[in-house]
Amino acid sequence: MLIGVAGMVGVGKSTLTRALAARFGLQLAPESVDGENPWLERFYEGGPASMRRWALHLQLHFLATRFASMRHIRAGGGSWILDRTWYEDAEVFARGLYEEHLMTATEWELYERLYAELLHSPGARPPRLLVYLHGPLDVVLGRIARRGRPKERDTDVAYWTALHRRYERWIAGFHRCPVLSIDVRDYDLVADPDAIDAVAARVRRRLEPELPQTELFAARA
Ligand SMILES: Nc1ncnc2c1ncn2[C@@H]1O[C@H](COP(=O)(O)OP(=O)(O)O)[C@@H](O)[C@H]1O
Ligand SMILES: Nc1ncnc2c1ncn2[C@H]1C[C@H](O)[C@@H](COP(=O)(O)O)O1
Repeated sequence: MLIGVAGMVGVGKSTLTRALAARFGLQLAPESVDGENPWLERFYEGGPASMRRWALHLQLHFLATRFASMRHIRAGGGSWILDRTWYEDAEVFARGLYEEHLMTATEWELYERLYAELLHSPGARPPRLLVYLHGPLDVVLGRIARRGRPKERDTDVAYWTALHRRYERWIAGFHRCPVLSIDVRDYDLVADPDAIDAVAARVRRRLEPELPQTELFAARA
C-alpha cells in the first residue's frame, strides 16, 4: 500500500505527510532536501545562471534518490506514505527547467531517456492514491517565506509563479492513479493539530472503495 502526497513547494506536503503517517501508522518516505543533497543550495544560490549550471545534476540526484527510495519501499513491503512523487520531479520540475531554457535540449533528452527506462522498474508502480495539495500562489508564497529556508526565500518570485502554474497544468492532466485534491486553506495543522481528523477521514473515504477488507486503518480509524 502506497499513498503519495504531491504539490507545490511550501504548500504543506511534509506537514500533512507526517500527520497522516502518525494517524494511520504508515511508514514515511521523506524527500532528499537537506544534508544529503549537495546540489540544491548550488542550484538556488546564484539565480538563473546557477540554475542552468546545476539543473541536470539536481534532477539526476532527485531521480536517483526517489527511485532508490522506491526500491527500498517495494522490497520491504508494508504501508508507506511518500512526501512527493517521481512524477513531479520529471513532469513538473525537470520539464519546466527545460521549457524555461534552464536545461538544454541535450540534457533534457538524456534525462527523459533515463526517466522513461525507470518508469518500467517495479518501483514505479503508481501509488494507490495521490493526495494533491493545492492553494493560491499568495498562500504558498507566504508559507515559503515563513518556513524560512534562506535560499528559497531569496529565489525570485517568477520561479515560484511558473512552478505553481506548472503544477496546476500537470494535475489537470494526471491520470496515473486516483487523485484526492485538497485545498490547503481548508485545514490548519499548525494552529489546530486535530484538523488531521477531517483530512484523514477524506483520505480513508477515498481508499475504502478500493480496500473492502481494509488492509490499513482498521485498528486506528
Ligand atoms: N495546513 C497548514 N496550515 C498552515 N500552515 C501550514 C499548514 N501545513 C504546513 N504549514 C506551514 O507551511 C510551511 C510549509 O509546510 P511544509 O509541510 O514544509 O510544505 P512542503 O513540504 O509542501 O514544502 C511550514 O512552515 C508549515 O509549518
Ligand atoms: N525535482 C526537483 N527539482 C528541483 N527542485 C526540487 C525538486 N524536488 C524538490 N525540489 C526542491 C524544492 C524545494 O526547494 C525543496 C523541497 O521541496 P518541498 O516541496 O518543500 O518539499 O526541494
